[in-house]
This record gives sequence, structure tokens and C-alpha cells, in this order.
Amino acid sequence: MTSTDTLASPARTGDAPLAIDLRGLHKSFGPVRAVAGLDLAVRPGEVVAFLGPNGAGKTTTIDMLLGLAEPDSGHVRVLGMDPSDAIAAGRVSAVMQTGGLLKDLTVAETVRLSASFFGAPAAAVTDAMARAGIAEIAERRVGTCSGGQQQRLRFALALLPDPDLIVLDEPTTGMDVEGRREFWTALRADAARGRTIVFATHYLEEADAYADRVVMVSHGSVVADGSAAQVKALTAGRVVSATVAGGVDAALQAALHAVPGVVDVEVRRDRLVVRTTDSDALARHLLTATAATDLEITARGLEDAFLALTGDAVTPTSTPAPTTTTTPGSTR
Ligand SMILES: Nc1ncnc2c1ncn2[C@@H]1O[C@H](COP(=O)(O)OP(=O)(O)OP(=O)(O)O)[C@@H](O)[C@H]1O
Repeated sequence: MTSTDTLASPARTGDAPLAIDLRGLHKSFGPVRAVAGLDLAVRPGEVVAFLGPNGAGKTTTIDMLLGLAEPDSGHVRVLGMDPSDAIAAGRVSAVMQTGGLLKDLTVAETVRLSASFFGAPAAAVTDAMARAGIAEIAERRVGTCSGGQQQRLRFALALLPDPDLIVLDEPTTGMDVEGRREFWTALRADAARGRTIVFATHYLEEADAYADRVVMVSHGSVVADGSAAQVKALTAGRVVSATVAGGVDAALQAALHAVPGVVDVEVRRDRLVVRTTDSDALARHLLTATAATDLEITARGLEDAFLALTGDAVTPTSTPAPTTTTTPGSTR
């Protein structure tokens, strides 16, 4: 691991070191630049959502902060330590998406077995199970537990060493709504006790509901960092699309930019796509002053925020239409 201790350091907040201090991180897999100059400072007690589309570099970053992968270059400190030292000291726990559970053990046996590795007392077992909300299913075999219950069991295991930092990589992927709700209820109750929590997710709703800070990642670097409200504001407003007979020329684009509330104007194939905070004014203009037909007005979503910030669609599996964008000013 490359760690540059001579870097001028925001590494401490008061007397406590930062929970996570990543600076200038780079990691490539052959030609793929998974993480490209990522900086992130997380203070103790923060609950941070790491939000990004598939392939943004979230898991690779988490692997580096857990000491599971070596950065090509950059600085990684966790609680002021090398990640592997922080984990060996029981100060960091991780909850990953899958794996690690023995299906034939009961929930309680699993927690007790794991506690025996740490030499944790019986009280820690009871406490972790209660805090993860699995006390009622203690005698159930792991193989018969739902995905949500298994994730809460993983969460209980992560709580056993009473870590300062818990890192979760897309912990609710594949869970149903009820499972997700129960999982986050348990996590949130624990976060209220002051533990630092960082979780990766694709879901803006999860980031909004459970994090005090949202870090949006794309192409291996941070493209937005703020409160959930600030990131939600990126998705505020409406998208108005329309077909314009004869195409969209520069004069029409300029005229649309002059309509109050218009944020940006795109042309996707034969459709005009305009982001605006005043869809009524724009619709009125399109219908009365242009040849636009077939108007559609939709709420802006996360995908649209990602498009505005990065020019990417949320999933690389979707095939974005050829797009030209004219944006007055930068969205960064
Ligand atoms: N071991 C690897 N070998 C080759 N390429 C990899 C490897 N791990 C990750 N990548 C690539 O690095 C990029 C970042 O992947 P990463 O898993 O970090 O993204 P992510 O944001 O966690 O995505 P997802 O939400 O889909 O899990 C992707 O293009 C991915 O295909």
C-alpha cells in the first residue's frame, strides 16, 4: 500500500483521527481505471452513503479501505491507521453482500461461533443479536432465513467487536422492500449511538433516508458530496421532452435556455429533452412558440442527476441514446 504520511493533513478532527482518509486513490485492472483520483474524508460519527452507478468504483474503493486490495497509488488511512491494522484491532467491521454464513447452523450458533474467534463475552452475543434485530429468530437455521434476515445476521457479526467503523457494500441488494426496511431500521438505531457507518448503494432512497452525507461516485472519482438534501436537489424539477418537426436548431436551443427555469437542453435522436424547475412555463413556451408536439413531463430522478453530473446513464447495461447537451455553466 502506498501511504504518504508527509501529505499535508486534514487527517485529524480535533483530537480524533478521521474515520476514513482517502487521498488521490488510483486503482486499475488492466486497461480499466476502476478508481481514478478519489478523495474522501469521513469524520467520526458520520453516516455516509457512497452512491454510484454500476462500475463506478464503489466496491474497489471499499476493498482498498478494508485492506483487501492495494491501491496503485494514493493514501489510505482508517482511524489514523493502516487498514489492515485497524481491522486486526477490531476497530473496523464489514458487511458484504453475500457469503460467509454456514447454512446448517442456527442464527445464535453463528453469532456465538463468531464471538468465540474474538473472545467476546456472552453479553456481547446477546447485545449484538438484539441490536441487529435477530433475537426472535435466534434458533432458526441460517439456510431457512430470508435474505434480509441473513443480512441482519451479518450485521450482528459485524457488531461483535464493537467497532468504531462499519462498512457495508450494497447490503440490501436483492432484498424485498420489507427486508430492506427491517435491515435499515436495525442499522439506523445503531448509527444513532455514534458509530461511523459508510455504505455503498445504488439507491438514492436509501442514501436519502439513512445517511447524513451522500458521496456520489462516477468513473472512479467523487462527482458530488453533500447532504442528502443537497443531492436530492440535483434531482429536483422536471424533465420535459417533445418532438420537434424539422429538428432542433441552435436558435431554438438558445430560445429554450432563455425560458425561466430551464437548466439544460439536450437533443436525443429526434426528441428534445429539457431539464427545468418550471415545467409549466416551458410547456407553455413549447406549445405556443415552437413546433413541438407530443410533450411528456416527468419528475427528475437519480438517473437524470447522474446524467447531469457525469454524462453517464446509471447502468452501463442500458444503451444511452446518442445525446448532445448544451448546459449553461458547469453542473459540478
Ligand atoms: N478484479 C477485477 N478485474 C477487472 N476489472 C475489475 C475488477 N474489479 C472491478 N473491476 C472493474 O472496475 C470497475 C469498477 O468496479 P467496482 O466493482 O468497483 O464498481 P461498483 O461501483 O462497486 O459497481 P457495482 O455497483 O456494479 O458493484 C468496473 O469497470 C469493473 O468491471
